[in-house]
Amino acid sequence: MSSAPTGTLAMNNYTFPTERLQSQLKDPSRTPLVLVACGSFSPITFLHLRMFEMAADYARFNTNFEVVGAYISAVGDAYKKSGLVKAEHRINMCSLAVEQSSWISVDPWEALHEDYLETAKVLDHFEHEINTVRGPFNTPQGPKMAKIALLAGADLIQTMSAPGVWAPKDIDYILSNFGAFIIERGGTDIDEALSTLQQWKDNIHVVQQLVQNDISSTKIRLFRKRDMSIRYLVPEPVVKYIEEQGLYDEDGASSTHEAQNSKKPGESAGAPSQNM
Ligand SMILES: Nc1ncnc2c1ncn2[C@@H]1O[C@H](COP(=O)(O)OP(=O)(O)OP(=O)(O)O)[C@@H](O)[C@H]1O
Ligand SMILES: NC(=O)c1ccc[n+]([C@@H]2O[C@H](COP(=O)(O)O)[C@@H](O)[C@H]2O)c1
Repeated sequence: MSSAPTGTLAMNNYTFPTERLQSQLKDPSRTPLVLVACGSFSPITFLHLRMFEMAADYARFNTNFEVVGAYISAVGDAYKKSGLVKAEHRINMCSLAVEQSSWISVDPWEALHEDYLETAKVLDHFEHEINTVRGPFNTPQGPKMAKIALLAGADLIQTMSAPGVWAPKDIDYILSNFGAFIIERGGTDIDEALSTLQQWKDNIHVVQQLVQNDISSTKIRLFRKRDMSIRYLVPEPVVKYIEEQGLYDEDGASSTHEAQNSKKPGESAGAPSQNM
């Protein structure tokens, strides 16, 4: 039986997910904050999930924001990046990954578009759904609009200094109107990444990784290609989904191993078998 979430992904049956959005502020003196992580998620890893927890802790201890919800927005199929499996699979994997979370949602809106959508437009969509359609958060001091912020790794913010990747007007729009929570990432010099973004520094929050973790989707794809275990690097239901759908496994080698050695999905082919 497939572990894929049921339901067809299509714009005509799309509704913005609000079930995991907190209805009220716990501390009305704070400003509501919604974190939006944009990326490929091919596949989603434990590090992607940790990013939300790290940013929430950072916001609680270092800012006057209260996180009232968070979203994963995966790029659509028009984003031509190597290793990208179909948006439907990536959305299914993200949905399986957040099953145990009470506050992280997956919004398929961006991925449902045939054309590539710039991140500025994606953030506008969240702003509209949360602050216009849903409306402000009521507090004894009056209604408060939620702050929508981009949650990203240091490598993504670094691309903002690379010529030709982002339109300068989009950088200004995103960093002036939304802002960003940036998770440090090994291999990226954060000071260098931020050096050209100083005019928006008050709107950029840098979150330290206290436990260095450098899981990447690239490594997961590579492990799959080499028929190596990906277990405990991505959530178990995602491991199962990848196995069942034969994703990132060009020659189907690991599914064959699984059948021959009675391994559980995602386990190393070198691990001992129960029936041996
Ligand atoms: N190890 C990591 N540390 C900090 N941020 C990360 C890490 N892995 C991913 N991110 C961030 O997660 C977001 C979505 O990432 P993305 O889907 O591109 O994952 P990735 O692992 O970098 O992918 P790929 O390996 O395919 O390039 C991006 O903002 C990226 O910077
Ligand atoms: N011009 C833009 O809006 C722009 C440019 C580069 C990357 N991005 C976004 O950054 C994210 C990058 O993801 P990857 O690291 O997986 O390539 C994606 O969500 C992508 O849409 C946006």
